[in-house]
Parts: sequence; structure tokens; C-alpha cells
Amino acid sequence: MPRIGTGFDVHRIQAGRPMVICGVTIPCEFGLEGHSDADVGIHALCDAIYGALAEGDIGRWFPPSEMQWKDADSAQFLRHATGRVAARGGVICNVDVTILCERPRIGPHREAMEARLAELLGLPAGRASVKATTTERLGFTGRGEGIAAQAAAMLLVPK
Ligand SMILES: Nc1ccn([C@@H]2O[C@H](COP(=O)(O)O)[C@@H](O)[C@H]2O)c(=O)n1
Ligand SMILES: C[C@@]1(CO)OP(=O)(O)OP(=O)(O)OC[C@H]1O
Repeated sequence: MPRIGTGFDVHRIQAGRPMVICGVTIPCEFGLEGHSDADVGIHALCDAIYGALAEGDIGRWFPPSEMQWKDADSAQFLRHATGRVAARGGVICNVDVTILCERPRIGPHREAMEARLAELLGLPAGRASVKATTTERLGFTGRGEGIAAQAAAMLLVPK
């Protein structure tokens, strides 16, 4: 049956950390705070996939209280979510991620992010989409206090 899931995540800006979004480290004068590498795009996408499966959220599988996930590469979280789909005999049809921030500009890195997500998901090119929007300088993203991401995932799962 078709199953759809959505995800949303926010991380606070933090100086002195790398900026990793959708599996790609991009040049930026600040990074994101988090227990892991704080890849806000991948976290939202994991929640979309877990949500489509009704298997909880990323914190269920990778609790922030566990030191083994400190500074972890979020690619492993996405591999796990993808593995859960396979374990249920399902496939991922397509995913779509939107990053909400004024800076950094996502456009120059969009194709690299899509390629990396497709690789991690085991999808052909064109099935993983990354988009970006500002919030017109409104709210916490607009003030540059944090970055938000939302995601959707479409699956086909036997039941
Ligand atoms: N961090 C961002 C934000 C936006 N973009 C690109 O700019 C376009 C216009 O943004 P608006 O918020 O004014 O709609 C948007 O469609 C993105 O293509 C970006 O690259 N990085
Ligand atoms: C990714 C995890 C891993 O402990 O921690 P964070 O990097 O803090 O990310 P967040 O999206 O706040 O929470 C989910 C956690 O599972």
C-alpha cells in the first residue's frame, strides 16, 4: 500500500561547527548545534520515512541521551531508516526536502545534496529532491538563529 510521511526539524546556529545539510558539508561561517552532526535535512527526512512506516521518530532509534551518537554522521541514521523500509519489504518512491534559512544559500549545493540523498537512499537520480526557501527574514530562521527543514517521503509497503 502507498504510505506517506512528513518530517520537520530545527537546529540552532552555532559558530565553530561544520555546516552539514543533506549529507553535504558546505562552506559557511557557522554550523549547527546538535548531539549529532546536526544535519537538519537528513533528520527531517528520517522522520518522514519513520513516519510513513509508523515506526516513531529519529529519537526513538537514536536517543540524544546516548553518547554513541555524539557528533555522529547523520548518514547512518538515513541508512537505518532506509533499512527499515527494506525490512518491511517496501520501497521508497521519492522524497522531497525543503530547507528554511536565509543563509547559507542552498541553490549552489542543491544538486550535490540530491545526489548524496539518492545515494544514501539507494534511489535513482531524480527521486530525491532538495529545495530551499527563506522566511522573508521573519521568525527564528529569518533572524538567523536557527535552520529548519521539512520533508516528505512516499513509500510502497506490502502492509
Ligand atoms: N537559503 C536559501 C533560500 C532560498 N534559496 C533560493 O532562493 C529562492 C527564493 O527564495 P525565497 O525565500 O525568496 O522564495 C528559492 O526558491 C531558492 O531557490 C536558496 O538557494 N537558499
Ligand atoms: C539525531 C539525534 C541523535 O541523538 O540528535 P541531534 O543531533 O540533537 O538531532 P535532533 O534532531 O535534535 O534529535 C534527534 C536525535 O536522534
